[in-house]
Amino acid sequence: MKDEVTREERVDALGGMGCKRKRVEDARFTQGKGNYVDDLKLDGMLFGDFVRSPYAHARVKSVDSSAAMEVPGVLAVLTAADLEPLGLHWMPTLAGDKMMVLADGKVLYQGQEVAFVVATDRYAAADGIESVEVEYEELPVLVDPFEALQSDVVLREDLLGADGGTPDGAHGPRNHPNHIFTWEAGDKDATEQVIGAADVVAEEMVYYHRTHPCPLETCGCVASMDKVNGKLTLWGTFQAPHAIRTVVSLISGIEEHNIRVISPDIGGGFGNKVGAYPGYVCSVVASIVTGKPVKWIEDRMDNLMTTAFARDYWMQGKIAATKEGKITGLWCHTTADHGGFDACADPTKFPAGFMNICTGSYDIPTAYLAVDGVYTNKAPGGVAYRCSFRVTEAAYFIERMIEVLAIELGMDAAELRRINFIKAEQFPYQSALGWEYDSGDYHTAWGKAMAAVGYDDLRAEQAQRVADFKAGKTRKLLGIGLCHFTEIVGAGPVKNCDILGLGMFDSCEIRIHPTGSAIARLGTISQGQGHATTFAQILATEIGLPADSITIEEGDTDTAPYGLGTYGSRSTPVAGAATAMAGRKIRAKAQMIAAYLLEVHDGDVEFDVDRFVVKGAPERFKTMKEIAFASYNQAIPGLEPGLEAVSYYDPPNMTYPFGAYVCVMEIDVDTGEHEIRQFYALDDCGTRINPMIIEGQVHGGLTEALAIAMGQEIAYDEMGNVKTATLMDFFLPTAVETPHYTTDHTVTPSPHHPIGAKGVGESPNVGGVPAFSNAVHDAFRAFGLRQSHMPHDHWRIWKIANELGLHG
Ligand code: PCD
Ligand SMILES: [Cu+]
Repeated sequence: MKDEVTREERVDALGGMGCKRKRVEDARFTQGKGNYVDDLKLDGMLFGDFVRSPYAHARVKSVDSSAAMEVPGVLAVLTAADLEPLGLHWMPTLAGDKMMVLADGKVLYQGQEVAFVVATDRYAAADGIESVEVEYEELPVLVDPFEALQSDVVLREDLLGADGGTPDGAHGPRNHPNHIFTWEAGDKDATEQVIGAADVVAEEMVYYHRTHPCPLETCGCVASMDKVNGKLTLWGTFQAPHAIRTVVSLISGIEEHNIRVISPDIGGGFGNKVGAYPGYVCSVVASIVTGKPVKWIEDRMDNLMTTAFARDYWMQGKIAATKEGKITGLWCHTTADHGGFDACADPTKFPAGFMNICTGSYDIPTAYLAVDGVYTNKAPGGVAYRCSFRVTEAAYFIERMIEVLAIELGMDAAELRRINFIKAEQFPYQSALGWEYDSGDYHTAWGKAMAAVGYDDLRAEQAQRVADFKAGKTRKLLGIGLCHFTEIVGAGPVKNCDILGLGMFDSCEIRIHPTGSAIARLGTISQGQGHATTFAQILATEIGLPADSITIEEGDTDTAPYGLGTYGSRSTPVAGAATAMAGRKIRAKAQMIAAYLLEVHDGDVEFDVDRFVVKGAPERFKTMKEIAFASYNQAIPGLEPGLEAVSYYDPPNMTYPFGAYVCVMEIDVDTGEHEIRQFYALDDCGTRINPMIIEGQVHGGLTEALAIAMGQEIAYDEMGNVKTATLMDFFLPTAVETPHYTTDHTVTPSPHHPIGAKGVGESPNVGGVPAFSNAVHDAFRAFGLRQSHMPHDHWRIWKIANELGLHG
């Protein structure tokens, strides 16, 4: 038996950063031991459910609940009239608008909440819903945002001025009753001048359709008002539990210390669970009214029809370049369809999110962006859905514009990208639309991707395929979908990012126990990302205790430090940084304890993996475990007992992960079917905490990108009926449709993040959608296709082929 383990073995024993540590949460998830909100069963718990509007736009003339109250098991029916005296019939949205909790005189979208039926169980509630009689008077429906801006049908009468005019909204002047805001970035005049004088200009309308995050677990909550102690406990599927507590306190008047919000295990969030829904408010009121805990859990149709959608951006673009292909200017006007209420989840100062990252990975000297938000008769929302704050929209826009410009120039699209990339030596890079990119090395990533897929050979094969097709030898085309994206994640610096006035910092609090194990609590909340695994790895490396002896806890506002939650891939950039910083505070105190125990000066010991060693005398050391114990059992002059630290971290900048993706797709011209032959994804998220979790994140994000690009859509008919409200119609890929992904990486650390890490969870969706869509477009490039709208389902692909005259 050897008496000394090697340094390498000590590093391995920690399970710290960079290792493929197995996900500690999976033991319970794979054995049915997860604890989701619907698993919660409390004594006397009631169930609440909604009467929903069948119409997309109608006046609500009356709501009669008398028959419903006769239904066995039904205990209460709440309407707007009941909530009005409490001031709870409307609630603020995260975007500075307000929305109805229950229909107040009218409804603005199909499925809107009209009344809340509270009963002994879900079945009785359903019977009660059937018996509520609502009298509607149908109104003209607006589903097209361009038409909405012309129409004299007023959707939001509550926002009309006394004179019938349109007073300013939360984001400035409005020029039409159905107009929400205009948001601009960049230099309009300079951009128009550049475009006017350019050798080549490509112009296109790029539409990113309406879709929905559709997490496996729908939204829900349990509200329990303890009237004796005046305490309200709210369990729910919240991606931002602290923010929810503050909002509930502000709108209900219950003091914040009397509210406890708990996010238990969450079955996927993807942006869907960031905002506040009428179900939360109604459950709280119902619990106060009945004195019983009240549960509300959506079914799949409720979730798809009424909770936060994503995208629905019409992006009109112009891109200018020299004959040689050097891009000189970019112009974009976006019409953003927000539905009946502006309930987007974006930082307050960014009503169109970070859409102004739409210059992408390219060094574009002049640019201009304007976004018009519009009300229509569709569900509210506008959440990220795996793309922090409109970044997928921006990336899709620029990556389509590049392809269209390549067609205009008669150039290879990979080469066009390469000659326009921001160069490694230009970082930190100031973009024309206002961002400072922290770090990047696009040429290296791109070169690696091109080599890995054998780009030149692919193009040669494609040319041969086109020749064969024209010669009648094949009916299949080959598409090579390229994408180089730049993400912007980690909102964000408090100076420019807040939600409802709450600065977007995040936090971590660590307690080391006497035996050298620990608990760390964070302001974020995992919904499947594996935070319990990865945050322990950051700490293991920072404080030298094994990851296996560190518990990570999130989601309980009574115990966790305040934080803004998990979305926008902000946990690693913000809470991950707080974790490292709190760890360093622990280490600083541990150093003083070690020095005392070793009877040397503080400066004479140094940290080494899991211990402090006397400099130059490696045999004299104290392990972190010994130090932890000493902090509790020795009186150390000048130091408080115990070993704890907390950090609230306000990042100096966001982080800018990036990636190079290539999708090789075979397309059957006669059936419109596609087959993904190869998908190569290179991601650079700076320092990698857990390569296995990153790979899982990339697989998941790419599969959601496949879904969106190739079939997923929230579609409406002209009456405002949702045509895709079930999983029969709303495409969710299974193992059958999901291709094999090849993942790869480069590492360009963030210069301002304490451990150099950037976010990654959203990247594969941001970069994946353009890669899939570009592959479809590229397959038909030789036959004259410029632009066609997603989702590229079989029927739409067949139609492209048909319109190009390829069916003979
Ligand atoms: N460098 C690095 C980065 C990262 N990482 C890892 O990875 C993950 C992720 O991260 P991030 O990126 O930071 O993120 P977060 O914040 O955490 O999360 C969030 C995201 O996440 C994603 N992913 C996921 N997964 C799952 N499973 N589930 C879910 O739900 C989800 N979601 C999605 C989304 S959509 Mo939004 O909300 O739309 O805004 S945003 C989002 C974690 O675990 C971490 O730790 C690592 O490792 N490294
Ligand atoms: Cu987004």
